[in-house]
Amino acid sequence: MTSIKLAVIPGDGIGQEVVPEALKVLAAATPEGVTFEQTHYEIGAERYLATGEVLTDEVLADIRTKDAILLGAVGGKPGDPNLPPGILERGLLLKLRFELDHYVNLRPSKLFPGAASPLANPGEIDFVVVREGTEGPYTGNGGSIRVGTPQEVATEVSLNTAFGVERVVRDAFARAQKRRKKLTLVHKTNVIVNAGKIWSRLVAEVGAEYPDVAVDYQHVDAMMIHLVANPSQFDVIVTDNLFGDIVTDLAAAVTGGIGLAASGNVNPDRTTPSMFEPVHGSAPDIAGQQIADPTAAIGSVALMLDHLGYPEAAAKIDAAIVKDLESRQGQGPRKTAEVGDAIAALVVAG
Ligand SMILES: NC(=O)C1=CN([C@@H]2O[C@H](COP(=O)(O)OP(=O)(O)OC[C@H]3O[C@@H](n4cnc5c(N)ncnc54)[C@H](O)[C@@H]3O)[C@@H](O)[C@H]2O)C=CC1
Ligand SMILES: CC(C)CC(=O)C(=O)O
Ligand SMILES: [Mg+2]
Repeated sequence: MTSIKLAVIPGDGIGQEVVPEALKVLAAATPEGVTFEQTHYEIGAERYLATGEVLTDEVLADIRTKDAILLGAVGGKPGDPNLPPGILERGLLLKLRFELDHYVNLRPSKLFPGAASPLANPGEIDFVVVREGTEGPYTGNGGSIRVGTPQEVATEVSLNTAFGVERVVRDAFARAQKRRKKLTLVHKTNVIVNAGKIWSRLVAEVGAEYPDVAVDYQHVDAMMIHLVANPSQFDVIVTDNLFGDIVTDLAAAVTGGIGLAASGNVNPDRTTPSMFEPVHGSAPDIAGQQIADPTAAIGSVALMLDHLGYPEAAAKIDAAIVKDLESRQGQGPRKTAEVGDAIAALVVAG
C-alpha cells in the first residue's frame, strides 16, 4: 500500500465548497493500493480574524512534510475593512508558493467538448501557460513613503533573476517539445525594458538548445486581443508572475469560464510538496450558496494525480469532466455538491 500525505487547505469563500467536491472525486479516482492520508488545515480569513494568525512557522513546517497540497482559495471580499489588503493573498498563498519554491505555475487552457466558450468561433483551444511563480512584482519588493499625504510615493518593484527566469523558461521549452513545439513569450519588452531584456535573452539562449521549437513573442496587451481573436494558435505560453495571472483569467474565460480552470504550483525539482488549486479566488459574491462550479478544483486534483505519477487516474477524471460538461447542455443549474457527485459517479463508471 502506498500512502500519500496530502495537505488540504479549503481556505475561504467558495474554497470551502469546492474542496469537498474535489476530495470526493479524488476518493473515486484513487488507484488501488494507494491511500491519501489527509491533514486538513483550517487557515484563512476566519482563523486570521479569530487569532491574528495567517500561516505560522509551525503550520508551514508541517505542510512541508506532506507529498502534495490541495488548496481551495483564500481572500475576503475586496475592500473588507477587517482584512488588511493582501494579508491572506501575500501572507498565506504567496508565502506557500515562495517558501515551497513553486516556480512553475502551470495553467492548462483547453476548450473541452461540451464547454461553452463565449467566442463565436473559438476553434480548438489547447495551450498551457507556464507562469513564473516566485518572482515578478509579487515579491513584496517595494514600499511607501509619506503615506496619506499628497506627496505619497509607492513602489512595487518587479524582481527578475537570471536563475529564476532561466529555470521556468527551461521548463516551458521542455513542455513545448513534448507538445506542438511552439513557445510564445508574453511580456512588455517595449516598455518594461530591464525585465524584458532578461526574459528575451534567456528565451533566445535556452531556445537555441531546442531548435525544433518555434518561438514567438507577444506584448501582453496585444495578447489580450490574440487570446480572444485566435486562441488556437498558442501551444505553450511562458510569462512572468503578474502577466501570467492576468493572461490565465482571460484564458479561463475563453475556454468556458473560471469555474473550469485548474492549476498547479509545481516544484519540478520535487524538493517540496507541489500545490494544486483552481485558478479562481474565493468568489465572495457567490460564496455560501452552493452555486460555485467545483470543476476547476476537481481538474486540479487530476493535475495533482498526474504530478504524483498516476496519469491514468488523472485521465479518468479529465474524461469524467468532459462527459459531465457534455451532459450540462440543456440541464438546469446544479448545486456545487451535485456537480461533484456527478463527476465522481462518472469516474467510478469509468
Ligand atoms: N488563488 C487564490 O486563492 C485567489 C484568491 N483571490 C482572492 O479571492 C477574492 C475574490 O477575488 P476576485 O477578484 O473576485 O476573483 P474570483 O476568481 O474569486 O471571482 C471572479 C468572478 O468569477 C466568479 N467565480 C469564481 N470562481 C467561480 C466558480 N468556481 N464557479 C462560478 N463562478 C466563479 C466569481 O463569482 C466572480 O464573479 C479576493 O479576496 C482575491 O484576492 C483571487 C484569485 C486567486
Ligand atoms: C491572489 C493572487 C496572488 C493569486 C491569483 O490571483 C492567482 O494566482 O491567480
Ligand atoms: Mg489570478
